[in-house]
Amino acid sequence: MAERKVGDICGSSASTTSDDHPKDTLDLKPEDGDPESPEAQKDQDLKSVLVTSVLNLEEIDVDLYRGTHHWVPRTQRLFGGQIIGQALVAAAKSVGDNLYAHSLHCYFVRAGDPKVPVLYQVDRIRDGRSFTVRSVRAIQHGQPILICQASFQMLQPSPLQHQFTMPAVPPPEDLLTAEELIRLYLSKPDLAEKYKLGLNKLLAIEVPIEIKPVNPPVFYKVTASEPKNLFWVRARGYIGEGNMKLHCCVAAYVSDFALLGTALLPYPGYRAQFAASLDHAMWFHSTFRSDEWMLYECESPWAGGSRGLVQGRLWRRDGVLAASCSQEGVLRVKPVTRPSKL
Ligand SMILES: CC(C)(COP(=O)(O)OP(=O)(O)OC[C@H]1O[C@@H](n2cnc3c(N)ncnc32)[C@H](O)[C@@H]1OP(=O)(O)O)[C@@H](O)C(=O)NCCC(=O)NCCSC(=O)CCCC(=O)O
Repeated sequence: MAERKVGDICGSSASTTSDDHPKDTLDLKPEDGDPESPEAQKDQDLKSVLVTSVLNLEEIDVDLYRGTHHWVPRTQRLFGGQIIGQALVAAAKSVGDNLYAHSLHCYFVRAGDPKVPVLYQVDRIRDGRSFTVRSVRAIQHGQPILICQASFQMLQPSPLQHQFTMPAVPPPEDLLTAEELIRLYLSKPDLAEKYKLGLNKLLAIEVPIEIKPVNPPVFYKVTASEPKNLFWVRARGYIGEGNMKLHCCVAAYVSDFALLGTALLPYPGYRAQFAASLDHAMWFHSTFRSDEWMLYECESPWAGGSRGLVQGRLWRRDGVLAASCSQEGVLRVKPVTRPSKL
């Protein structure tokens, strides 16, 4: 597969280019300073696998792309965030550089099979004056596993601007990563052997996302809590400035991580026997860098009927709301014989 620059991943195959779109458009621009400097080169060498692999779709034909897998959950069904992120990449390919992803809505209709790639068939529903809509079917074995609609808008400033206030939490520098927390727990002399195995398996997983739980006992369900969870999150590796559509695709990938589990937090006496996202909706509010720490505020306002509704808000460190998402998932649980000692 020809090496594609980051800019090509969401670069548009549409002809529209406009000279008057604002500076921070989708064109890649080198980082400030000397792009050949050792630091810039080191960063480039550490480019996120989300960019070099997961979201780097192969073009099969016009509006037809193929995606491969990097990390698959232990359920051995494809991670929902991967399919959403790849679907948004496919949708963005035929959208002009002057248009920004502002929302997506999707249903997961079949489990993804990690043994075969995913095809993304894009339907160009409408190119309006301000809004452009694409429909994407993610296909495996000739059947859709995901149906997704994505909408893109020209930049249209407005005097109507408001947002909630970002929660007050410790900065990521004051918190430990998930890996550091697991190593800390593994260092406990009285840790039972059976927990060591599970924790070492967790450490071995190559998740392309870095996480810093704000409240680890809540994050790991050691204590019962209200269905709310806060953690800092960012893509592992370097992505850089420029292509906002790409950062939206990475944020879509990130947004499905640990989100559904929020609905389980009040029930430490139960564990999921079968849990899977049914749908996922996402709205993008401002520019952001998905390879920089963002606060993920997750909450579950409702659960019942073997389903849970969960909502997330991704905050930039400066308090600007970057993106919001909502998801319903099927949650079939069974009692835990012993509470998790995590
Ligand atoms: C949601 C379903 C499964 C619905 O399909 P369906 O044919 O109606 O299937 P189903 O009857 O619901 O069965 C599904 C499964 O649930 C089991 N089941 C059924 N009833 C019960 C019960 N009472 N107690 C316990 N288990 C029950 C069935 O045996 C099925 O299990 P099986 O697939 O046979 O192992 C389907 O549409 C589907 O698979 N959609 C794709 C879901 C998906 O893959 N989402 C993305 C991946 S999940 C994710 O990435 C989020 C991460 C979650 C996390 O945070 O960890």
